[in-house]
Order: sequence, then C-alpha cells, then structure tokens
Amino acid sequence: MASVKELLKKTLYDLRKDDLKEFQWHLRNDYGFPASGLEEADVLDTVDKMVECETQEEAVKITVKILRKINQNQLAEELEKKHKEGKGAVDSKAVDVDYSEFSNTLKKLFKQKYERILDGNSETSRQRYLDDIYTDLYIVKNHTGGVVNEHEVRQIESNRTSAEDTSVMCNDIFKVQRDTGRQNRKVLTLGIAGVGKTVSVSKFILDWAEGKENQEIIFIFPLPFRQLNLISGNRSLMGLINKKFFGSDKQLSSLPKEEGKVMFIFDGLDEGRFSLSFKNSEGFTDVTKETTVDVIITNLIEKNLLPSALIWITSRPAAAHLIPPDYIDQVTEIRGFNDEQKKVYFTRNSDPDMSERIISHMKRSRSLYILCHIPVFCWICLSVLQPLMMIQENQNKSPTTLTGMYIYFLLSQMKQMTDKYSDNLPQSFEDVVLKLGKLAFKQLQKGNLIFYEKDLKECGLDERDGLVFSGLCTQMFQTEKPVSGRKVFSFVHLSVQEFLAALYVLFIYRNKKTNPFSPSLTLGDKLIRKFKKNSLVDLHKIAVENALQSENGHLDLLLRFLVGLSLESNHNDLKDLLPSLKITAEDMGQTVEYIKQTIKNEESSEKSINLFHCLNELNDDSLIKEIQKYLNSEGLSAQDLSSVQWSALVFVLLMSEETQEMFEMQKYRRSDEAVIRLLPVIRNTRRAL
Ligand SMILES: Nc1ncnc2c1ncn2[C@@H]1O[C@H](COP(=O)(O)OP(=O)(O)OP(=O)(O)O)[C@@H](O)[C@H]1O
Repeated sequence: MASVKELLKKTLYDLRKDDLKEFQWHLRNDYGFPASGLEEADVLDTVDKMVECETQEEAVKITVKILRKINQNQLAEELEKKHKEGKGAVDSKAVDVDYSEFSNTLKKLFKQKYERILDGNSETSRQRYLDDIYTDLYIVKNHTGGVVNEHEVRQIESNRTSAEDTSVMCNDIFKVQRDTGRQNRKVLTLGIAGVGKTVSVSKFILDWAEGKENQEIIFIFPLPFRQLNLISGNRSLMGLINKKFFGSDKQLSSLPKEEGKVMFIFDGLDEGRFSLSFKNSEGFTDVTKETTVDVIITNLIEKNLLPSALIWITSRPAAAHLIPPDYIDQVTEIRGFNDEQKKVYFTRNSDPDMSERIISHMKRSRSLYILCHIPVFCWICLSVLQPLMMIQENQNKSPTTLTGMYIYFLLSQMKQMTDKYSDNLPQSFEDVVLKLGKLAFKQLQKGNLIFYEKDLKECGLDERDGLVFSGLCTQMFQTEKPVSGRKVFSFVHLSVQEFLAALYVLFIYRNKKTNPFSPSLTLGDKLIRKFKKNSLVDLHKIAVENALQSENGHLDLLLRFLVGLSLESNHNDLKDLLPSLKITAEDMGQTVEYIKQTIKNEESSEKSINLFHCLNELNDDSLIKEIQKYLNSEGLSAQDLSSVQWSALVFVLLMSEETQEMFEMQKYRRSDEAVIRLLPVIRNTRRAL
C-alpha cells in the first residue's frame, strides 16, 4: 500500500507549476499554513509541511478539497479512491506480501527470452544478442497523437528533427520527468513499421530483468496484441498472468497495489484484431473475475482494474486513435535513427570500412539515405549492400533507387533459398513470390497488415507453403508462434508487402492485360476491354488515380514500386519472375509525361511529392531540373510560382541536406500561400528564418 505521503507526492506532481502555486496559496489562506515554509516550496517540501501540520487523514482531506477548488476534479477523485483502497487494505489487516520470489522468476525468464532477438524480424532469421545490435533510437515526446493521414514511408521522409522536439531515452519514459516533475503512468509510443517499437520494448524489459534500470518496478507483464488476438473465451487478469508467466505449480495470488509496481506492456495496438470499447466500459475492477480480453485491456487503461499499474502501449500511428487521448499521460514517438545513430548502426553490424562505404553509397541517393531512419530498412540495405560491396566489380551495380534496393533484396532471398534447399523445393520461388504478391495486394487494398491461414488459402498458399516459405525466404514473411492453435502472418515490413503487391500488379497486367485495381467493372467497361487491351500506360494511369484518391496514401509506395519495376533496367533483373514483359521506351515516355502532367494539375503539394518520387524512380529529373533552374534565377521572391513549381520546390527542399539546417523563407515569398505550401518544409526545418 502506498503511504499517505507517497500518495500526496504523486498527486501534486501531476499539477502544473501554476496550479501548485495556487494550491499553496489556498493552504496559506484557507487553512492557515505558515507562509514561511511554503515560499519557494517544491512538491516534496509541500507534502512534508502538510504532514507536519496535520494528521495524515486530514492532509488528504485538505488536498482533495483544494484540488476541487482549483478544478482538478479528476486528481481529487483519484486521490480519494486510492486513499480509500489503501485504508481498505489496512482495515482488512492485509499483510504485506513478499513478491520477490515471483519477481526474480520473471526476471530470470525474461533474461533468457529477451537476451537474443530475431534480427530483421522473421522467424528463422538470425538470432542475435540484443545488446550487440541495439543502437539507441531517437525518441521524442510528442503531444499531437491522433490519426496520421499520410503514408508511413513518406512520413519518415519528411519527418526530421525539429527545434521543438524533446528527446527522451527509452528507459526514462516512466521515470519522474525532469522538465515537468511528473511521472508518466500511461504512455502511448507511436512509430511507423520497423522503426523499433518491439526492439525498444525488448530492451526495456531486458535492462529491467538484468537489474540495470527501473528496479522499483516489481513485475513487468508484456502482453503483445498479436498474442492477445489468439486468446478466445473468458479469462481473469490473474489467470492470464499465471498462465503466461508462471508455471502451474506456483501461482501468483495477488498483485502489488502500490503505485508503479506493476507494469503492463501492450505492444502493437495496430495489430489488435478485437475492438476496444471505452465508452461502454463497465467499470470492471476484480483481478480474479473472468471476462473477455478486450474488457481486461480497456479497464486496465481506464484505471478501473489495478489503478496503480503502469501501462505502456505501442502502436503504428494509424491506430493511435483507438485509445482516447484522455486516458494517456504522455505520447512519445520513435523517429528511428538520426544520422549519428545510422552510422553507429552500420558500424556495429559490419566493420568501420564497410560501414563507411555503405553510408557514402546511400548518401548518393538522398531518398534512400533518409529512409535509413527506419532500422528495418537499414537491415535490408545491409543485407543487400554488404555482399555486393565485398566484390570489387559489383561496386557500381549497387542500387540507388528504392525499387532497385528491393529487387536486390528479393534476389538475395532467392539465392539464399536455392543455396539452402537446392532440389528440395516444393514449388518454385517464383510461384511462391507471386502468390504472396497476390496476398500482399489484396490485403493492402483492405488495409490489413496481418493475416490468418484463411487469407493465405484465398491466395492459393496453404499453411504449409507459408511456413515452408517463411523457412526458405526468411526475411520476407514471419509467423507468430501459436499460443492457442491459430497462426498469424505478416510481412517483415510494410514496404515489403507494398513491393510484392506491385510485382503482382505487373504480373497480372503481363498475363491478362487487365488492371487489378478495379474488381467490379461495368458491362460497358468489360465490352470496351474486350476490344481494347490495356496498355502499360493505362495501368500506370489507374494506379496514379487510385493512389491520389486514397486519403491516407496507402497506395503511394505501391505506385512508386510499380513504375520503378516497369523500368527496363529493373525488370531485366526479374526476367524469371516476369518473362516476356515487353515495355518499350515509348511506353515509359508516355508514363513520364502523364505523371508530369498530373503533377501540373495537382493542387496538393503533399500528393504531388509522391509523384516526384515516382519520377525519381524512373530516373527522370527533367521537371526538377527545369524548376531548379527557375528557382535559381534572380528576383524569384517577386514572382508568382505556379502550383507545380511550389510542389517541386517542396520536393527539392525536402530532399536537400541544407534544408535541414536552415530554410531561408524570405527568399521565396512572404505570403500566406507560401506558408501553407511550404509547411512540410518549415515543419522539418530546424530554424525557419
Ligand atoms: N534499436 C535498434 N537497434 C538495432 N536494430 C534495430 C533497432 N530497432 C529495430 N531494429 C531492427 O529493425 C527490425 C524491426 O524492428 P521492430 O520489430 O522493433 O519494429 P516495429 O516498430 O515493432 O515494427 P512493426 O510496427 O512492424 O511491428 C528489428 O528486427 C531489427 O533488425
């Protein structure tokens, strides 16, 4: 049970500086506390003073009253509730339970479990010591929360350090915060796919289990959504914990009620396949009573169940809205690696010379270098570039576009598979890749990132194929070990799903000359198609239209890969997968023209930026050159820029190194339009002049 002093301290830490001042003012004026002891008093001094002057019971009552007076009703209620609970425990003569044996058992279990991780995320990829590969990530405190209506990769490309970010170390998230003096109890950590959420959680747990950090916590219970999905039927919280973490011979019978002693970590909210209903929550408080998993989770988050627990939820940004912001004390965001951390990552995972060569290669293509913010992308680059660069004559073959990088990644997987299994293959690599491509495309259209066996079956992959494939082509596909018989599948990274989906679209086009984007054609459409086969440029047009129509940009990267794959130099590398795919220079010329024209007509610079990336994949920089020339001309700030020029300006600036340091806003235009248009740039500039 928390002491009264402890309770008061925790409560007052939740007050802002001004509120604390007002609180002290009421102590002096309404309750006659001596002014001398409260001048310049911080939270600890204030609590000491109160308990010195009043009985503990009275100190709580006074605090509750003043909190109500200054409109801190929720804090007042929480304090009252916790104080009552504490008293209840004493009244019922509850003896202090010694949890050390269970805590040590858990630490021992986690030391083994989290000491090594699957580097690169797949079931059969290499197990590495977490401490050997772990590189610090750039994590910031971020209050914005909410839904992010932008494609994840595009987001990282425009999501660089800004002057207002306050960074935080992963192990410090639940400690008293230096800037606010508050302690977070419920934290939501956001981050795009592959940015290191699960690795951060693992590192937090390992450091705790090894006795290095956060030792005031007695129990940490990691309950990833991916595993919670698989639990059917009713469970009690205690039942769930005992089943998952302790053997049947010795069961934990209660949990510590003291503030901050138990922590639940819910990793991967975006993967949750059940709905969390906060509005209709029933106020479920009994840790031994059985109910459904979603009720347990919502009531833990709402603080009905075990209100003293610390809660850490991680999620990709698109699912953040599933938890109402009122229930979260602090949102943090993992931004991935900053430039220094990228360097550390490559050096730790190769040698200094190789790391230098890889980084200088990546820097030649700004887009790729920026994407190295994402650790899993660093890992993909490393697995592609390291073997290539070891051989002198391959140096110039190293890919410089996103599509090129993923093609090499796919080819490296194929080589690994054939080397390993040679004649023992149940079906060809090409067959499996195309079936997976179908799965990737169908699920991407529905916005699904994890799949079950029935989803595999629909695409002609039976469960065995999936597992065999995950065993063969390890880094592409991962399976979660079954907890209750059901298996879950996902691609190692969302971008891999998007790449395979693009490959499938091109495959369907080559075989059937149809466009897989529009499943329900009208009769008229069908008749037209019968007499006129789609050309490649038609396919590209439809893909562009679909991507532009998407509100959250979920088809942007697919489009980028699709046009990239259509380039002759790229599809030549995939002859086995796409034989007799004939694409002429004329076809590609038409596509380039179409994209340029669309950029010219597109009002939104955010949307146009992806189209500029498409031109980049096609090695066409004519539009950019034209606009750069224009921007370099004198007297620019006096002239009106057209829509396309604004978009190009934003693209060029986003892609330029200097922009990160300083963006000379006045050089372009001092007008409202300029501010709106250049917002993505300004947002990412450390100093907007
Ligand atoms: N801090 C890190 N140091 C070194 N490698 C890392 C780090 N974080 C992530 N990685 C690499 O990236 C891979 C993916 O990371 P992780 O599984 O944590 O991503 P995630 O954010 O949980 O993604 P998702 O949303 O897809 O679950 C890891 O398997 C590892 O190879």
